[in-house]
Amino acid sequence: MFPESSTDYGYEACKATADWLLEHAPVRPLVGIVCGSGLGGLADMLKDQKFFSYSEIPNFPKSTVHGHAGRLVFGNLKGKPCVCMQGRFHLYEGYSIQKITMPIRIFKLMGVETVILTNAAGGLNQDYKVGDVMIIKDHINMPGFAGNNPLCGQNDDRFGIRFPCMSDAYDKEMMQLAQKVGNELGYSHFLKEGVYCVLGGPSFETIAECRMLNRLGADAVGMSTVHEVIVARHSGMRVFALSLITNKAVMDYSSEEKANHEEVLQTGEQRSQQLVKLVSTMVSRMTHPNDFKL
Ligand SMILES: O=P(O)(O)O[C@H]1O[C@H](CO)[C@@H](O)[C@H]1O
Ligand SMILES: Nc1nc2[nH]cnc2c(=O)[nH]1
Repeated sequence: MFPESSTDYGYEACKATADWLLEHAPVRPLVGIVCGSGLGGLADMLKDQKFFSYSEIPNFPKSTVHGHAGRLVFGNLKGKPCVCMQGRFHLYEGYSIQKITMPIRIFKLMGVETVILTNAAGGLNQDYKVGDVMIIKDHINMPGFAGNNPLCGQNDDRFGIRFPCMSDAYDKEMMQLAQKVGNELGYSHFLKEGVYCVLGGPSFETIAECRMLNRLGADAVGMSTVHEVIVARHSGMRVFALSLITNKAVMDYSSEEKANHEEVLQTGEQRSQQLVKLVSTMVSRMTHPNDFKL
């Protein structure tokens, strides 16, 4: 839970991987995108692609989850150099929390300034429908309550400070931009804004757990993203995150519904094109990290 500094995922390992990638990649990325379950199609929006299987990248973990292809894709999106993780790592795959967030530090060392994270999540908010897209405005870090935070262990000042602020984790201008672009594209009816809660997984939640999380203020629940957000903010990157509501969390003892990964992947496929449009339009409007064409 509280690791000693490890050479497996520390600064030198991240730097070696970043240098290796920059040597082989066609672009030096400014934007880093992480694809959630069933959302790997987002990587297809990159032009002039070059991809690397995770298995060929030094020090990189391997993807083990269906719906996460396990490729790092480089390319241009509306003229902006990007890198896209087609598949992420989760705590329940058995990696340490430092290992699963290592790619975010590699993003930073490659020059990424803005991270766009996506995930599939269960809808706890009773007003949410399957297929809704939730702009994440805040999070609840359940593993963090139990001491499992990616920043546990010795702090490396080359990445960031010991006690980073998280009340400003999700960039407000990016959220505004998402709302504006969503309106223009006619997506307002399925675009929401809410709080994402991360759990360790891999089992889905019980009815009592869903009810509890909802009362605690969570609108959606999943098993990822928050650890990546913490690491990205620690090293000063701008963060924007989206949850696709792939299923409704079961909150009622009379319900026959059962959460399952197949439904998660299916919903991802159905909304994929609209998410591509939303994210690519947003990226095209990001003129500079702190300078938007709203
Ligand atoms: O968060 P992403 O990677 O989108 O995946 C979500 O979907 C899987 C469950 O179906 C879990 O891994 C959950 O976290
Ligand atoms: N924990 C959790 N993760 C998900 N990912 C997609 N749907 C769900 C869900 O209902 N619960």
